[in-house]
Amino acid sequence: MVTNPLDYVEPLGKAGASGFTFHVEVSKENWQELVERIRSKGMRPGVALKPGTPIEEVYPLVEGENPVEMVLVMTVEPGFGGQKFMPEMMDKVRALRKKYPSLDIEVDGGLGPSTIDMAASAGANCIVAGSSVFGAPKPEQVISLLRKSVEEAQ
Ligand SMILES: O=C(CO)[C@H](O)[C@H](O)COP(=O)(O)O
Repeated sequence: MVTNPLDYVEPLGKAGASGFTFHVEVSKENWQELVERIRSKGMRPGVALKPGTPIEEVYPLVEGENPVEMVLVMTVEPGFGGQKFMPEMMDKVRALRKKYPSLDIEVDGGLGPSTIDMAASAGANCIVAGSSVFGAPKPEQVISLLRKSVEEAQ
């Protein structure tokens, strides 16, 4: 999470990023400008929200004239890997999936073989996984398992 996402649009675009996700908590005043700038650099805009932020705060960004294309529901407090998945965040995922059937919904934090089914069945279709993949003896097996769970839940 950064507090000044606008400053990173140009450098990330230049570096070849295909997507740019900013936090709603720091973008209440300028999200329209951010989304425009992100698109103008050829990137896909997304919005993230912290565990304590109500899901309703992202609705205007999904329903706006120039909307974000992905919502990232943080399932840990942003900051570092290896934290415990917060299952109560699945209410947010379910609410989003019900309201926006074709939206990309990402989850980040504590995702792995023991938590993926909760996230996938709630409606998440983009998964960020750190420790469970990089700490596995065979990372490719964990990736396949995560992918299978999401595909089967679609
Ligand atoms: O930066 C992060 C959170 O801010 C990590 O990307 C995230 O937590 C994924 O790591 P892990 O799968 O180990 O939870």
